Amino acid sequence: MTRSPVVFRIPMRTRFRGQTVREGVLLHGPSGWGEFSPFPEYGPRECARWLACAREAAFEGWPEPVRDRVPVNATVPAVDPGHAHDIVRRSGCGTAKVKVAERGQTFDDDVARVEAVRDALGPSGKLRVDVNGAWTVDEAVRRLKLLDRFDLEYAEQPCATLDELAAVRRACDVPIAADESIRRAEDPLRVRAAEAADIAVIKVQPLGGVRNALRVVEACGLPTVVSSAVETSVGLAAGVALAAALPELPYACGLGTMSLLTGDVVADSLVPVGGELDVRRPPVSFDHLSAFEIESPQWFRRMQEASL
Ligand SMILES: O=C(O)CCC(=O)c1ccccc1C(=O)O
Ligand SMILES: [Mg+2]
Repeated sequence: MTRSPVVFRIPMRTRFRGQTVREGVLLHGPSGWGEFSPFPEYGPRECARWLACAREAAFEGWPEPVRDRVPVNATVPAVDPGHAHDIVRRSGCGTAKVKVAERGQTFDDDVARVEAVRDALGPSGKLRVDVNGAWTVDEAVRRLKLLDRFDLEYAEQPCATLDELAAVRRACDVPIAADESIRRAEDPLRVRAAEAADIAVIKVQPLGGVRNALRVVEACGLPTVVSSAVETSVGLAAGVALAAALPELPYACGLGTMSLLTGDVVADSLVPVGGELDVRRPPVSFDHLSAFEIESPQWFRRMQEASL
């Protein structure tokens, strides 16, 4: 039996990417549940790819996995150093990704947060930063050199444009990962041509599902970090399926984001144990979902506009 789509609204534990709640639609089909949860500012053209991901999950299913566990990083929002330390310790992960360059904060705040996270990880842990494109080339080169005293694994999207990323990459030793620069199928080829990055951050919803994302990874020819868009365990399962299907997975993935939400729509959430997620697809639990279900004609309209 196929169930009707359900709209959910889940408060976040701390503000992330300017958001305080995550909303979306859960779609059911013969293959299971899929999640359609584009961010509020995205228009129909972008949303079409997010919807393709949910439809693939519900109606097609995913390629066979080649591994049964996926290593993940702890994701540290732009919180104070003590809180950042706690998040990393509680996560059990040996890799952490720290948000820096938050609006309204200073570079000293970033340094203090990164220092606290290095302390929490110990010297053998891996520490990456995510700038979300906020720095100029000069700022990025100078600040990454300063932050590298805490031994950075890589810096995610230090600047907004490909040319800027390429300039930073030429001028400093910290490896560069492209995230916002990879949102459409043709983007990886541009990243590669510009020699703008060492690593590709790949998200299944914006790239139109697991199979499409696999093609993007192949075209890109760069080592890949699969990350979430802060999804419920239904959405995370698609990212896990991609990470599980990749021939090589040399870096921990950004799929340990369940702890950023205050609840989930499954009973047995995709949360890391010992820094790893099991490759599985937890079923929606109506007991859990009911706490977050909302009535929302707007979401159905959004889904319809994305299918035109
Ligand atoms: O990569 C992670 O650790 C978690 C995912 C993440 O950071 C993220 C989640 C939603 C929107 C943007 C981003 C981002 O990488 O900038
Ligand atoms: Mg990022």
